[in-house]
Amino acid sequence: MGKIRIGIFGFGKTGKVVANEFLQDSLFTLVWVVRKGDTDHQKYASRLLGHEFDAGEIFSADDIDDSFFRERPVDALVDFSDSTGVYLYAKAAQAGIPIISAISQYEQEELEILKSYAEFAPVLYSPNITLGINVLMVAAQILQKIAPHADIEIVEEHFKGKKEVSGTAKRIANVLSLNVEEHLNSIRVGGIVGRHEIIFGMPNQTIRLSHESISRAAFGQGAIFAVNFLIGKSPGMYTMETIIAEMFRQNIPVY
Ligand SMILES: NC(=O)c1ccc[n+]([C@@H]2O[C@H](COP(=O)([O-])OP(=O)(O)OC[C@H]3O[C@@H](n4cnc5c(N)ncnc54)[C@H](O)[C@@H]3O)[C@@H](O)[C@H]2O)c1
Ligand SMILES: O=C(O)C1=N[C@H](C(=O)O)CCC1
Repeated sequence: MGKIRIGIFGFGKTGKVVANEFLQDSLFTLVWVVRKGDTDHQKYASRLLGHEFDAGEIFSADDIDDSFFRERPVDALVDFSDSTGVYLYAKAAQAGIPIISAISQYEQEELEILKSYAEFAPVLYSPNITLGINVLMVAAQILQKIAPHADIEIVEEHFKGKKEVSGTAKRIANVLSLNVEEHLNSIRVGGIVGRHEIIFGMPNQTIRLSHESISRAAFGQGAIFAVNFLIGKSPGMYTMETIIAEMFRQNIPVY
């Protein structure tokens, strides 16, 4: 079997590291990267990231026309741009290309557009694509059922420049039926890549579930996991959480 061809939207803090993870994995070939402006137009992401081969030709969002995806075929498209990236790959979705969106925050309208693509292609949406955070999210829901009277607080910590509240923390609040205004605590300091903690407080004991991404490479590894899962799947919406929940189900007989 040939290599899995990848296209990436976004070449910022995270997109660069994600591109590098795909470039380093022999199962994949990075075909192109789309970024917003025309910086480094038609240079190669591989060269910019220090490799000595040509891969991942860089295009601008303005280069996307009706023939872009036909002329530069890929087996999966990975989005680490921003919430507006979703408008650019309708043609790819209609052609059935699997889509992985890692955008942390969408407006409802953009989320509806992403969901509409699931009619034609398998679409995996994950505001936090690390394996670890999805394990934590499933474990927290199980723990809440075991200890339904525990007080629960969510703490999220990110780099100083992150303006919005963590989409992951909002998702955790949502699955645990917690009010975001009351139970979500945000900290912005220095260069923290991303840390989430769920604290279960009981009268005589405290349980803390925590996850920290210590390098953005964790997002690239999550994206690779997601691509491997999604290729060959039927059109529809998928999430990392449901994949992990299924793994919990299969691995419960540990005793
Ligand atoms: N799901 C996850 O696990 C995860 C992890 C990290 C970051 N993120 C999300 O990924 C996104 C990018 O994060 P970042 O830290 O790299 O941000 P960033 O601001 O450093 O980079 C954003 C990149 O996207 C490009 N871009 C913006 N709009 C675009 C468009 N319409 N088309 C093509 N490219 C466009 C910009 O040119 C830039 O290269 C954010 O939404 C962030 O929250 C998600
Ligand atoms: O902006 C980021 O970088 C991240 N954002 C996330 C969020 O908002 O939940 C998670 C991953 C990193």
